[in-house]
Amino acid sequence: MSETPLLKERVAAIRAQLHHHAQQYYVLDAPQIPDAEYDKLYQELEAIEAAHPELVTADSPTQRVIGAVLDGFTPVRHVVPMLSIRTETDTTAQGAVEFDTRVRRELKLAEDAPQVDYAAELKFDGLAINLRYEHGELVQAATRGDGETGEDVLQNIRTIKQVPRKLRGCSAAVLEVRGEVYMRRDEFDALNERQRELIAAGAKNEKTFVNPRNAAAGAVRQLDPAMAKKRPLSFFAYGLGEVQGWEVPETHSGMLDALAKMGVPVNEDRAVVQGADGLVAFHERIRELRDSLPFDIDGVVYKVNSRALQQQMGFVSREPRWAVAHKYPAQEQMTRLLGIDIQVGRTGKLTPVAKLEPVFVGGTTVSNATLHNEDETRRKDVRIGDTVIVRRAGDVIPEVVGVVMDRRPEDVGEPFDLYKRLDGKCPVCSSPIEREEGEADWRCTGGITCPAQRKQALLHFASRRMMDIEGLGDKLVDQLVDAGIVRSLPDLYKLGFANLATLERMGDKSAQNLLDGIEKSKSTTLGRFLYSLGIRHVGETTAKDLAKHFGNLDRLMDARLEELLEVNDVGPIVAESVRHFFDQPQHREVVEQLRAAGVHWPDIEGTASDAPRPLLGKTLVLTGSLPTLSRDEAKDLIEAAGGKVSGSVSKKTTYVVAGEEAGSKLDKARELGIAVLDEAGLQALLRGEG
Ligand SMILES: NC(=O)c1ccc[n+]([C@@H]2O[C@H](COP(=O)([O-])OP(=O)(O)OC[C@H]3O[C@@H](n4cnc5c(N)ncnc54)[C@H](O)[C@@H]3O)[C@@H](O)[C@H]2O)c1
Ligand SMILES: [Zn+2]
Repeated sequence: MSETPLLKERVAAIRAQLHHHAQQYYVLDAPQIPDAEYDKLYQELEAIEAAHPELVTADSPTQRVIGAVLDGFTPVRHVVPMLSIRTETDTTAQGAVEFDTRVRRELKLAEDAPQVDYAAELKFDGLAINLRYEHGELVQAATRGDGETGEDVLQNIRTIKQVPRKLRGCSAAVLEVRGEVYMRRDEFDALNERQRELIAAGAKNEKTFVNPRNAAAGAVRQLDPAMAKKRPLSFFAYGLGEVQGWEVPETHSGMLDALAKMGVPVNEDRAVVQGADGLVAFHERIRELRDSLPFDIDGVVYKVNSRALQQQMGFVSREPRWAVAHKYPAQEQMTRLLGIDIQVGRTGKLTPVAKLEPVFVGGTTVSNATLHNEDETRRKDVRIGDTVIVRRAGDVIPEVVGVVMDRRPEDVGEPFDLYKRLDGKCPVCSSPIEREEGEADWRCTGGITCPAQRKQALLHFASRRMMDIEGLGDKLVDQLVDAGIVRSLPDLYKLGFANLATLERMGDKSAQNLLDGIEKSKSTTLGRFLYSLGIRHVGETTAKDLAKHFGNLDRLMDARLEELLEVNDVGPIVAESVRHFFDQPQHREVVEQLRAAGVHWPDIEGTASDAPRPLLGKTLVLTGSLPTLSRDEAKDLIEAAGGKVSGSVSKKTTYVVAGEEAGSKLDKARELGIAVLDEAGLQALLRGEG
C-alpha cells in the first residue's frame, strides 16, 4: 500500500479535530484543549500539506480563517478581509532569523543590500476587532468572523472606555482601525473571583473563565451590553481596514503614530528595528518583560515597516507575507493530575492544590497548581488521574483551568469531596473544619491554636486596635515563629532578653522596646482582648458590644446561645461563632494562659447582663460638654444601663443631657417640653434614682 491513503486519513482526522476545536474556540469561546495542542496539530497539517501539495483542499484550516457569525448578531461584511498571521514554528531566536531570510528572498534583495526595517510589536492575546469611523465618528464595530463576514458588536464595544467615539482631528470619509480587544490580568482575576463568589452563593448559570482571551471574547460576543459592561475590556490598535479620504503614512509605525494622535490606544512597547539582529533583540527584550506586563501576550509580531514593500510582497491564502507571529512558551499546557493536597492558609482557608506531573508552562516548570476551592474543583469535575489544563501567566500562582475530557482514563478518581478527604479535620491541627453557607471556602476552626494560622493570629493579636504591642510587626513575627520561639499567643508573654538576643538584626534597644511594649499590652480592656482573639465574625464593634453586655469574661465564655443573641446586633451567625470558639478546650486554655501571664482588664460595672437597667427603653440626647464625662464615656454608661443615645431631639426623646455651651438641641428640647438634665442628673438616673 502506498503511504498516501494513510496520510489522507491522517489529514482528514487532523482537519476534523481542528474544525471541532476551532468551533469551540472561535464560535463558542469555550476551548477544550490548550492553544499549544491546537498549534501542534495545525503545524502537523501544514507540514504534511507542504510535502504533499496534492492533499491541500480549499476548506483546509490552513487555507482559510475559521469562524462564524453567532445567532443573534447582525453579520458585517468586511470590505478588506481580516486575515490571520503566519506563526513562525521555531520559538527560539532562530525564528526571527528565518523570517528575515524569507523577506529578503521574497524582495529579491542581494546579500549586501541594506537591512530591512521592521515594525516589531506585541502579540496581544485577545480578539481582533474592526472599528469603522466615518467622518471621525465610530459607526460600526465587528469581529473577524470567518475573515469575510464578522459580527456587529458595536453595542458591546461602546462599553470600552478606551475606544474613542470620535477621532481627534480626523474627518476621513472612512477609516477602519483594526486592533485587539483584551482583558487585563487584574480585571480577569477580579472577574473570576466575583464569579466564584456568585457560584458559592448559589448562582446557577455562572461560570469562571479559562483565561483573559476567553473572557474578553465572551464579553464582546455577549448579546446583553449590560453584561458586557461588567467585564472591563481594553483595546490596542495595530492595523487598518478600509480607508477613504485619508493619506495613510508610508510606514506601519508612522501609521500607528498617527492613530495614537487621533486618540486611539496604541501600545508603547513597540519598536522599529533593523534586520534579523534587531528582531532577535526585540524578541529577547519582550520575553524578559512578558511577566510584568499587565496583560497576556502570546508572542511578538514582526511586520515589514514600509507599506510600499508590504504591497510588493502581498498575501498568500489567509496571511500576509510581510508579517509573522513569533511566539513564546505557551501559558497553558496539558499534564496529568497525580493528586490533590489541601493547604491551610494564614487565615485558616483550606485550598485544594493540584499535584501535577511536572510541565513546562509560562516559562517555568510547574508541579503544583491551585484548584481554588471545592466548588470550582467539582464544577470543572477535576479528578485524580485526569489530564488537566494548567495556566501560568505573569507572576500569578499557576492554576488548573480545566479537564481534557477526551483523555479521561477509565480508572479516574471520584469527584472531589474536601470534607470526606480530610475526614472533617484540619490537616495541620485536626480542629474541625467548617464551611458557612454562601461562602466558597472551607476553613479550619482552630484559629489561634492552628499552627498554620499562627503568624496571622499573632499579627492580629498585636495590632494597634487590639493588644497594641508596639514593635511587633510582620518581620519580627516571621522571625519569632520561624525560630520556634513563639508557638502560641501566651508565648509572647514568656519572651525574655535572652531569646530576643538570638534573633538576627535585633539590637538591645529594640529588644527592650519590644519587651516594654509587651508588658504595656498586659493592661487592656475586655473589648480589645475579645477582638484580639480572632473569633470569626467578631470585629471591633461586636467585641465591644459583647464586652459591654457581659462585663466579665467568664460570664461571656459560659453564655448560652440565647443569652448571646440578646446582645446588640448579635445574630445567630455571630452567636454561634462565639459559642463555638469557647467550646473548644484549646481556646479556653489560651485564654487562661494569657490571664495567668498577667493580661488583665477592668470588669465593666453595671452591665446589661447583671445590673438592673434603669434606662431600658429610654432615649437620651447629649449636647454641650459635661464637666467630668466625655461624650463617649457618657454614651457607654447610658448604653450599659440599657438606654439609647440619639443624635437629634424629637418627640421620642426621653431626656436631653446638657452641658456647657449646649446649642440648638437644648432649645429644641425646651420647645418640645422634654426634660433636661445636667451631669449630676444623669448620674442619678444611672444609679436608678430617676
Ligand atoms: N485552544 C483551541 O482549541 C484553539 C482553537 C483554535 C485556535 N486557537 C488559537 O488561536 C490562535 C490562532 O488563531 P488566529 O488566526 O485567530 O490568530 P493568530 O494567532 O494566527 O494571529 C492573528 C491574530 O493575532 C492578533 N494580534 C494580536 N496582536 C497583533 C498585532 N500586534 N498585529 C497583528 N495582529 C495581532 C489579531 O487578533 C489577529 O487576528 C492560535 O494561538 C491557536 O492556538 C486555539
Ligand atoms: Zn488548623
